[in-house]
Amino acid sequence: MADEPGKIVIPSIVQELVASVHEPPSQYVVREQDRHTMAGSEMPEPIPIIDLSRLSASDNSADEVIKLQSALENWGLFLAVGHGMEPSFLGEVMKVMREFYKLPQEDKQKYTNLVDGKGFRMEGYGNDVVISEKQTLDWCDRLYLVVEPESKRIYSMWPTHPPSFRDILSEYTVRCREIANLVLGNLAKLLNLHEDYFINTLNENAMTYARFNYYPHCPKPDQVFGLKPHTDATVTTIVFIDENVSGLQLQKGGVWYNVPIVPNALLVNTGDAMEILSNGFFKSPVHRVVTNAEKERMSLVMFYTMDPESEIEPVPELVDEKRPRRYRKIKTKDYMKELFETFARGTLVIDTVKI
Ligand SMILES: O=C(O)CCC(=O)C(=O)O
Ligand SMILES: [Fe+2]
Repeated sequence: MADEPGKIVIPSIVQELVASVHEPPSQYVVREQDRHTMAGSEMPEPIPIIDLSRLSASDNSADEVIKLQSALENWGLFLAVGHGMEPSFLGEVMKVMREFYKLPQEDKQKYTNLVDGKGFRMEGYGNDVVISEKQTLDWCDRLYLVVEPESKRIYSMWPTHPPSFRDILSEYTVRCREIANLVLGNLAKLLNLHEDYFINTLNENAMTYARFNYYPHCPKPDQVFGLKPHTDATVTTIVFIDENVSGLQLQKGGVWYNVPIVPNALLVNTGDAMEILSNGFFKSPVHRVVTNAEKERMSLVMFYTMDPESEIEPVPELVDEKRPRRYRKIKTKDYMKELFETFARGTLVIDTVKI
């Protein structure tokens, strides 16, 4: 249950906190029983690397499609190379992200996600939604922006410094959309659906969010999460990860694995909406981020979500007597609302729609 309105204390910006404390405050400290796995295990097999240029070739290479299928069935994610973005462009993207977080606090606060210093809105800079005093907080500051559809962008929330921020993010949005469409086309084909099936679920009202994550170094990385375990609510997600510091972990069969860094590769995962649409053929992987005692870390995440007014439910062609419907129908905007509340509580939103 959420606390009474008005009782929530807005947490500090972690970047500020880390400059003034030697120990993480108790609200950040994970319960003892959840700490033992924090170290993460090495993956038993290399994480699948898919060459997207081989998927896009007209004679699209069966090998690469089979690799894609097995990556998603086994892990729910893969590393994408051959995505067409030059290392120099990715370097620019990382640079604008770093420059934003280097701005003085008062400049970053111009984009705050707090309304009147009290309530939270989704877009903007700050913490994730806090609904309860008892909630475990994450060692992460973030800037959240709507990037698609273009008509829904609120440019007043887009940093003006560095000056190239807007152009770089716009360009990155276009490039990621090409990747998302390519992946979604291939996923539809794997399920014997029309190639455009999933692409069309992302219609002109579908929302794409960019989330710039900043995880400052943390004095007690064995006690604090950068981001607590969760799944993404998306149809698909594309993550651009700092190549200097690892931290992303993936859960499989009850074990937490470290996702290795492959420079200039992008991480692509399926999300809850894809799990539901595909009636469970594709799973939405549970993942989390751990912190580092010495180094800060950054990531840029593109979340592809459906039109807020549309219903998410299993594709009729993927439901039959042998494979009955596994998820109930839910409106996208209700699912998103539920996501923020379950995330704050530390539970999984997908469990609320399983039949
Ligand atoms: O920082 C990362 O590597 C992943 C972040 C993430 O999972 C998220 O923002 O949903
Ligand atoms: Fe995530």
